Parts: sequence; C-alpha cells; structure tokens
Amino acid sequence: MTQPVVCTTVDQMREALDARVAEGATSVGLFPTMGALHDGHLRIAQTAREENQLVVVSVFVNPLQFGPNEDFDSYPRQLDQDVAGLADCGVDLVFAPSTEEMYPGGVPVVSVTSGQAGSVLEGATRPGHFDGALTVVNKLFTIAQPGPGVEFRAYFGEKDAQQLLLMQRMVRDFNHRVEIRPVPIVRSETGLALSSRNQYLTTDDAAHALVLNRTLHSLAAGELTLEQARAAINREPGVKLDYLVTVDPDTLAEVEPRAGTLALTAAWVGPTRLIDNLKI
Ligand SMILES: Nc1ncnc2c1ncn2[C@@H]1O[C@H](COP(=O)(O)OP(=O)(O)OP(=O)(O)O)[C@@H](O)[C@H]1O
Ligand SMILES: CC(C)(CO)[C@@H](O)C(=O)[O-]
Ligand code: BAL
Repeated sequence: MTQPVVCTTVDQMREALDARVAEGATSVGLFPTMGALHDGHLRIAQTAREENQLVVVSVFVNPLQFGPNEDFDSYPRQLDQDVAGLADCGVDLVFAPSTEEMYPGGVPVVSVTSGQAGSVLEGATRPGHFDGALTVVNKLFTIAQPGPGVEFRAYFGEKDAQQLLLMQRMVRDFNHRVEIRPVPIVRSETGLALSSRNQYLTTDDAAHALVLNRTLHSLAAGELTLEQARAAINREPGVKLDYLVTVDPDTLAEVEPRAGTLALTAAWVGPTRLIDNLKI
C-alpha cells in the first residue's frame, strides 16, 4: 500500500499535482472534507479512486463556515488516522493546509456569497455557513485545477443536499472547469446517516437519532403527513426538530410531498445538530 503524499501548502500541492499530470495523469478527482473521516467518506474516496487516475482529498476544518456559537474548536481533528484510512483507499495526495495557509491575513476580502438558496434551511439556522463553504471550495477548485486536457471531477455527498446544489450553482455561475459528482448517502446498518458529528452522540443519542431516517421513510411512504412527521420527531426523547420540509430538488422551493420531491430534515439530538434527507 502506498502512503498518500501529504501537502500542507498550496505550493506543495500544486507541485505534486503538476508532477503527476506531467507524468501522464489524464483525470483528477478532488474530494473536499473537514476530516474526522468515517466509512461514508472512505466510500467516496474509493469512488473517486475508481473514476480518476489521480485522487486528491482535502482535509481542512474551515473556520469561515462555522458560526460564533458552533463547534469549530471542538470539531474532531485526527489527521494521522485520516491519512491511514485514505492510504487504504489508494488516495494519492492529501491537502491538509493550516488556517493561515488558506486565509493569509485572516478573513478573505473577496468571498463567495450564496444568495437566497444559501439563506434558507441550513442557511437560516447557520447564517453565513454556505458563503464559507463555497468560498473554501472555490479556492480548492483553483488550487487542485489540473489545467487543460485533464478531466477534473469533484465529489460531494448527497447527505449535505443543499451544499451539493450550491456547489453545482457555483460551478455554473463561475464557469469552473470541473464536473461535480454527487455521491449517495452512506448509512450505518441502523439507518443513521454517517457523519463526523456522530462522534458526539452518546449511545442513547444514537438510538434516538434513528427517528430522523425512520420518519423520512414514513413520510415518503405516505404513512405520515408533514405535520405528523414533524410531531413524531419532536416526540422522540432528547430530539428537537429544526426543520422538516419537502422541496423541489432543483430549486429548494418548498412543495407538498409527492414523487420526485426531496424531504430534508435537521434536528438537535442532545447538543448535536444532525441533518438527513430522502428522495420521495
Ligand atoms: N454519510 C455520508 N454519505 C455521503 N456523503 C457524506 C456522508 N458523510 C459526509 N459526506 C460527504 O463528505 C463530504 C465531507 O463532509 P464532512 O467532512 O463535513 O463530513 P460530515 O460527516 O458531513 O461531517 P459533519 O458531521 O461535520 O456534517 C461532504 O461532501 C459530505 O456531504
Ligand atoms: C465541502 C466542505 C469540505 C467545505 O469545507 C464542507 O462543507 C464539508 O465537509 O461538507
Ligand atoms: N458537513 C457539512 C459541513 C458543516 O457542517 O460545516
């Protein structure tokens, strides 16, 4: 098994990437993450491995996308363990920059704004979150851009459905030369969507968190109305609903539940905020 090359600066990253392209790599897959990798991440890294000659995974806990009362300081950081998992997937390059490397001089003067689509749902509870996520991914697209003649793909999980849609919009709006590859949600055997923040859950929390996926399925099956589904989530001990809506998957406009819509939910399970979604 070959160890990935870990680059901590933009220059190192570009040098390593350019060298591999000069050696003949004709496709590059970029998978942006915040680390604390779980099996869902590793599945995505494997998909990127199958589809590209060169695979780059970025690991960066991006301060710009955290609100002042969110978990930036406590977010799990475990780079050595992450690199070991990525080595098993055959990842070539890991880009793990410091905050100073990504944002020399502090908060960037020029940044990406996510508009109306970034101010609803996740954006309503986490103001500025998507501006931060788009800004860092915009930089990553520039940093890992392999240049003309080389296919460039970027991988995003459907768990973060609103983020995925916004990334697609940014690529269209900024004419980024990259193909966005959506990856289906990876779940535990019990149905819980895998998430780095699941590390915060107690055993009881993890059991109560199953109400999210269970309720999405009941809604999709027509066994519950939206109101009943919201009530079912709020009845679960220790769980407090943020939102449960059905939306048009292309616009995020709220619509009645019907085939072709996407049910999206977010809830606090104890102190931990989780999200999930299901296509109806
Ligand atoms: N269970 C999953 N299934 C599919 N994609 C996932 C899953 N978990 C994470 N991803 C995707 O991996 C990428 C990196 O996500 P991130 O590093 O934030 O992990 P996370 O598990 O979503 O963490 P968090 O708990 O902070 O939400 C995102 O595109 C995200 O959608
Ligand atoms: C895309 C991303 C890595 C940007 O920081 C983050 O929002 C995430 O992990 O989904
Ligand atoms: N998984 C999306 C990144 C975040 O929650 O900040």
